[in-house]
Amino acid sequence: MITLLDVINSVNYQEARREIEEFIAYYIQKAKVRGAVVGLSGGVDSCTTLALTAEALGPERVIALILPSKATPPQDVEDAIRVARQFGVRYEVIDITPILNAYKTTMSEYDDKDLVARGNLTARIRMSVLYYYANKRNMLVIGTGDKSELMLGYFTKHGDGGVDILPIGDLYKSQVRALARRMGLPEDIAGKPSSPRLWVGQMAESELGFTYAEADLVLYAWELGVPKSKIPRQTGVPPAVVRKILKRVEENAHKLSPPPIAKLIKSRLVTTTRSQSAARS
Ligand SMILES: Nc1ncnc2c1ncn2[C@@H]1O[C@H](COP(=O)(O)OP(=O)(O)OC[C@H]2O[C@@H]([n+]3cccc(C(=O)O)c3)[C@H](O)[C@@H]2O)[C@@H](O)[C@H]1O
Ligand SMILES: Nc1ncnc2c1ncn2[C@@H]1O[C@H](COP(=O)(O)OP(=O)(O)OP(=O)(O)O)[C@@H](O)[C@H]1O
Ligand SMILES: [Mg+2]
Repeated sequence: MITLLDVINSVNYQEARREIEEFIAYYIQKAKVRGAVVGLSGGVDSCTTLALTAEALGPERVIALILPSKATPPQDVEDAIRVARQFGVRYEVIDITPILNAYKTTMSEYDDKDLVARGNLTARIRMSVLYYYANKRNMLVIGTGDKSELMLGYFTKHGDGGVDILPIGDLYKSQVRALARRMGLPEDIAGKPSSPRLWVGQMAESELGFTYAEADLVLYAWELGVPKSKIPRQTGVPPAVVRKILKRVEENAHKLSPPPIAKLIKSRLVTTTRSQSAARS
């Protein structure tokens, strides 16, 4: 039987912190940029990522952008500011409502009732703002996606998924919470129920239709190589929920790959050595 405690205890957090910070420092140096931009929501993922980035680079090389919309609870903005201050990182609060309104008044198809389409637009506006700052200041955009969200495809393609590096992308949500606690993040943030806040009242677990505890157990068992049919008995997660989780993983795999390129094979009249090897790969 695999328990959530097994998932949490499968990582040495002191080592993970060191490894992730080395990863961040390495990619910043490799890209020859001055520092890092982090979108800071006040949720556990972005707060933990900000803390790791500040420790890796020094807080003076990091900027946190707090980008509330009408769907953002004021408490989240306060939480984000508290964490930016705790780690000594400069921050800016930019209300993105006027940007969203510009789309609303410009696009004939705009529909306030389509919550997912509007929510994804919100996430993509944030991505554009983060990249503007990254361009302007010669910095990288640091992604905040955790392993559970990435595997489930529970993010907006080219929105919060549009980033340069993913420091916590190999830690399940329950493991991110454990790391957050060890890094001294306030408990109300480390334990804050997950929400994309793309519309008022949106909560991750109710939208997904299962809990992160269930997702982490199933994904961990799957990663260990437990056959699909044995995952329910090994984890205690009902078979219908296991199927739902693994279906999401399969259906959203496209979000983690670069767009497929139509490689011309039959219609190519001149074949070069380089195009031959590209076609094989
Ligand atoms: N097989 C395929 N191959 C290549 N591309 C494919 C595809 N199927 C769909 N697509 C494309 O992908 C699009 C759908 O993907 P996408 O635009 O992401 O949209 P979608 O997956 O429908 O929605 C995003 C979901 O992530 C959640 N989210 C978003 C942002 C943050 C967080 C969070 O946890 O904070 C969560 C949000 O609540 C929502 O449930 C389609 O419109 C299509 O363009
Ligand atoms: N109001 C916001 N201001 C700045 N960035 C935001 C805001 N809302 C979302 N983001 C960015 O989008 C990312 C995805 O949101 P998501 O909700 O998955 O992460 P989180 O809030 O940090 O943690 P959790 O998933 O537990 O809610 C955030 O980590 C952050 O980088
Ligand atoms: Mg959130």
